[in-house]
Amino acid sequence: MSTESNIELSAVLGRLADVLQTRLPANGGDPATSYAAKLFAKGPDGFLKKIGEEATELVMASKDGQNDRIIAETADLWFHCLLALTYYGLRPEDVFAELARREGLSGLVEKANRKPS
Ligand SMILES: N=c1c2ncn([C@@H]3O[C@H](COP(=O)(O)OP(=O)(O)OP(=O)(O)O)[C@@H](O)[C@H]3O)c2ncn1[C@@H]1O[C@H](COP(=O)(O)O)[C@@H](O)[C@H]1O
Repeated sequence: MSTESNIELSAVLGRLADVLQTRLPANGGDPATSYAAKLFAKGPDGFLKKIGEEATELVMASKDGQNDRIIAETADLWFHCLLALTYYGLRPEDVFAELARREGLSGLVEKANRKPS
């Protein structure tokens, strides 16, 4: 992916996170006019249930091999994950930082280095 696409990706997610911040109950989010505020008003169970549903819908779309649905369901899943981040006081930048930390580290190597719990 080009640097320009990376910048646009983080800008879109950052703008969306800013909007979702305004939908929190503590910031006056109105469930009557906002889908995000409506979910936040239900507490974590509202958006956590949606994350499970959207993940399942993405699996089904992928199994069907329909790219337009895979894109739409991934967007729904990312959106609901952003609701969770926002609710817990986190930002997409926190996730970018974690992915950056993992850059170049094979998942196989990382798993082999894990301490037994
Ligand atoms: N990106 C999104 C976005 N993606 C998905 N959705 C909503 O997420 C829901 C997805 O649920 P489903 O597909 O299961 O549809 P549904 O069956 O109608 O949903 P449920 O009634 O079962 O919850 C739909 O209501 C979508 O409209 C989104 N709603 C809002 N946004 C962004 O969030 C911003 C704030 O939205 P509001 O809080 O509604 O103002 C908007 O300006 C957009 O930028």
